Amino acid sequence: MHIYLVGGAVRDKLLNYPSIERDWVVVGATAQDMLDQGFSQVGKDFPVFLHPKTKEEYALARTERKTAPGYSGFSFNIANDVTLEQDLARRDLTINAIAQDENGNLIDPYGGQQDINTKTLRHVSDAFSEDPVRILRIARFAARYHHLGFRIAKETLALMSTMVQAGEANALVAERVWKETARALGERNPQVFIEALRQCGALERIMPELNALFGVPQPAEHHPEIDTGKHALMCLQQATKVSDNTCVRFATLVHDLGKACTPEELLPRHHGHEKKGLSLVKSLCRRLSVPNDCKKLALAVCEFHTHCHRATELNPSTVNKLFNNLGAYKRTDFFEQFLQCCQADAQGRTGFEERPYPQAQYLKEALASCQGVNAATFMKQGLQGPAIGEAMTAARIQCIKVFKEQYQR
Ligand SMILES: Nc1ccn([C@@H]2O[C@H](COP(=O)(O)OP(=O)(O)OP(=O)(O)O)[C@@H](O)[C@H]2O)c(=O)n1
Ligand SMILES: [Mg+2]
Repeated sequence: MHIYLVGGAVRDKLLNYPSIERDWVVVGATAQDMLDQGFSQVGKDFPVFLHPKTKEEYALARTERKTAPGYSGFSFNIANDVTLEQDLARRDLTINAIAQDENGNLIDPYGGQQDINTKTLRHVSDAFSEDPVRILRIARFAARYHHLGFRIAKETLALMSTMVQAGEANALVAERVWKETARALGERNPQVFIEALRQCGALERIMPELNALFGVPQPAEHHPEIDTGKHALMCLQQATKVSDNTCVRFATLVHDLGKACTPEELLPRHHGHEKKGLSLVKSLCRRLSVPNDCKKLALAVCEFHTHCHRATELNPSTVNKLFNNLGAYKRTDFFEQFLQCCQADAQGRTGFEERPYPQAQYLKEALASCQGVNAATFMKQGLQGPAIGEAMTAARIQCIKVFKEQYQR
């Protein structure tokens, strides 16, 4: 039995990039050999085992054969005569198909090191198309290593497009799409993930609402970049500067979905796009099984981002309503995430990237000015039931009014 380190750990070491986990491949062993050595099997039919102590993944060398279209039909050849070269051949990218033996020697039959040197994300063989998740993975790697100069090889992008045309992107399971998307959103250049998916046609299948924004114009005066899809990507890029949070990045990306619904005769203006976007955000979130916290933030940013941009012009009762809609009187974390998304939106425009966004500070201070208002005061005065709420609303509006007058002076 021979054991080799493979995948991300080898790749990231060569890239001098931090890597969290280690994956191993075992050549010349059977499942029984692994169990005898104290490993535990991950799934009943899956030839992957966990090390008794480190709990790292050890996979038997295998070749994969697709038995049905889409994502479900796999069978494995895990006979103990599968060679290391055969196992590496069925992997996704050449840079992921380098093995390292116990002495530190690299086994690299498919030119992985050369592709690391030329910063190329290239598929190993035709076996690539056996797994549609790889479309997402390659887009994610493109986002992850973009700052190092990595690009997807032309022939790999072409293969991804062919897979999409063959219906493979439709077969992706929602949870997997979201998992890969969430990971990609956490990278330094998440907009590259979306761009790559768009280039191969997968975006149209998995996020049609977002794909529809490309080619939709906005007024050049506020949006020198004009194209709404481009704006969405620029916003996402800005979001990485204001927050690491997945939900902030996701909500920023989808805040303008409503702009795809604007009737042609109204273009490039998008009156009412905020409310129109809500059903699109909902359908996107439903299809991808987006977790509730991200969906909630996305809906709030979609509906209220324009309010936030116009914060200093809003009358005090509208500001109070906005705070209520955002639950800001109860908890400020959601409110602050909302402000971060709005800032990323405002700065996600050509020439506006460095422009300050005083609206966020304005709203934070307006909220703080209401801090002294509490139910106990009014209860002590003898108010009961709905009268308490009404008195609090009036008091808060008054506080915001005073704050606004001071601000304007
Ligand atoms: N759909 C997939 C998933 C994984 N792999 C192979 O299995 C290895 C380990 O997979 P995984 O741990 O998911 O990814 P890593 O490349 O190790 O990247 P990360 O750093 O994110 O773990 C990959 O390098 C690749 O060789 C593959 O070919 N196709
Ligand atoms: Mg790994």
